[in-house]
Amino acid sequence: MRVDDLSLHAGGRELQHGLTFDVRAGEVLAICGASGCGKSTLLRHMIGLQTPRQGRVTWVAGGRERDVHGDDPPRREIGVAFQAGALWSSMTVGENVMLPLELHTDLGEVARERQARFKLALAGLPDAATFDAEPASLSGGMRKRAAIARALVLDPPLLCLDEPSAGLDPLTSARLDDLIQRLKTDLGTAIVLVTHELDSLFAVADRLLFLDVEAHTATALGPPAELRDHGPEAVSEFLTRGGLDRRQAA
Ligand SMILES: Nc1ncnc2c1ncn2[C@@H]1O[C@H](COP(=O)(O)OP(=O)(O)OP(=O)(O)O)[C@@H](O)[C@H]1O
Repeated sequence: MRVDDLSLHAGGRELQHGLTFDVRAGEVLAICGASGCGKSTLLRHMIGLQTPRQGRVTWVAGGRERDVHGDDPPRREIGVAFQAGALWSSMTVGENVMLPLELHTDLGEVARERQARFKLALAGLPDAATFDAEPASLSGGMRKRAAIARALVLDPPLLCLDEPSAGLDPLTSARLDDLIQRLKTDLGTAIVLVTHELDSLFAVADRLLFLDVEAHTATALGPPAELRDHGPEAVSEFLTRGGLDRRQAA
């Protein structure tokens, strides 16, 4: 994915401008910055949910370029799990995970169920009973995993995760990091990860994009350890002290 000169606005004010970067095949790209700098807004622009006033987001694959906000957006190619998990409460977990297969494929019921159970197991929910459970009966960590299973069910080459470990205990959060690593190494999935968690960031991210809340633009892009040791002061301070490293605070 290529992002060119993108501006982000919310409630009539500019959050960010001049955002230019790419997401490479098979990498984990973390998006960081202070609360309110526009990380979730950027994610919504990258998946085509919000249209930019300025700039472009392009899906580049197989020698073709498609505008994410154009007539033929890459919907099947991008899996998304939002901050709150966002499972449909009127459906069972299994029905939630099978939904994209119903909407986007011709697979029959048996194949859909097999695929959904496989993705639930991959996301760390192998218990057969989980498939028929109501989302409300699951723990917060399990709901996040189910949402990731749904985001993965179409085998997208890109997965976008908005604060997957927010509100989770340290162990569950570390398990999510393992899952992200496995998706990257076993499936070759590229992952864009919005996170505040330093442990998680250093464990899984190949590169980090830092959105500065005061400069209203990205002030760093590179490997986390490199930016911590040699990046701009605000970035290195964020990566050293974090301020929002909830796992250490807990
Ligand atoms: N639809 C909207 N209308 C008005 N303001 C909005 C809207 N969406 C977001 N904002 C504002 O835009 C700013 C950026 O929001 P966003 O959720 O993208 O930030 P963030 O960096 O992801 O923050 P956090 O780390 O706290 O989740 C916030 O001040 C938010 O209140």
